[in-house]
Amino acid sequence: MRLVLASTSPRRLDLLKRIGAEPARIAAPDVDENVRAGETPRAYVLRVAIDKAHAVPRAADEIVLAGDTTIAVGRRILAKPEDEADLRRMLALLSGRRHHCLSAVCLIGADGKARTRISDTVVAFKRLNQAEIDWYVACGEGMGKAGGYAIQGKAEAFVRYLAGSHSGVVGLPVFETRALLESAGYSLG
Ligand SMILES: Cc1cn([C@H]2C[C@H](O)[C@@H](COP(=O)(O)OP(=O)(O)OP(=O)(O)O)O2)c(=O)[nH]c1=O
Repeated sequence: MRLVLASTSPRRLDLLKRIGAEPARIAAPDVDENVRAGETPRAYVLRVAIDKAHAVPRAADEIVLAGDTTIAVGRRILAKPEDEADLRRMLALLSGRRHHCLSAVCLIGADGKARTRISDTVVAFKRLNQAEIDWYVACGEGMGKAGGYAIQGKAEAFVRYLAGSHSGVVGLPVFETRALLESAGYSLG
């Protein structure tokens, strides 16, 4: 059984390798990541993960894994910042508050069926002053990341506490991913 990783994220590949899974190939999923009217954060992240897994062609002996990570502040979804002003807006919103990091995984098994798991992690940021926001924006780590921060880098020093899955926040919740791979009959090395 060959594993296909439907992701361009180097962090997803690293996390997958860490649990002993070795993708036979990697494919870039091209999907509509715009939030739809009325879509809850949970429904959104699951829908995008499922779409990513389906967006990649699959041979009969292949299984396909995809993931999607998003930040939710209440019902508001924070995607990747579009520019510096957007990044500043997100950091101001996260400052001194708790938010949820939702990380969905989808696996299409050899039977062609899509199965999903989701991890929901509560993250609390310290209150950020202007100098801290300026410093974080200048370091460049927030661009290209959901919610405008990367917990695996400097931003971890802003995190007062975290309840849930650290790997989920980075992009691939390894507990849920392992469960999906095992139930599809994929043996981890
Ligand atoms: C919150 C947070 C997000 N992120 C990253 C994980 C994801 O790569 C990214 C969210 O974007 P995603 O759309 O989930 O993934 P992606 O576009 O990077 O990759 P692909 O669709 O090809 O699989 O933000 C971190 O690296 N650290 C963090 O702390």
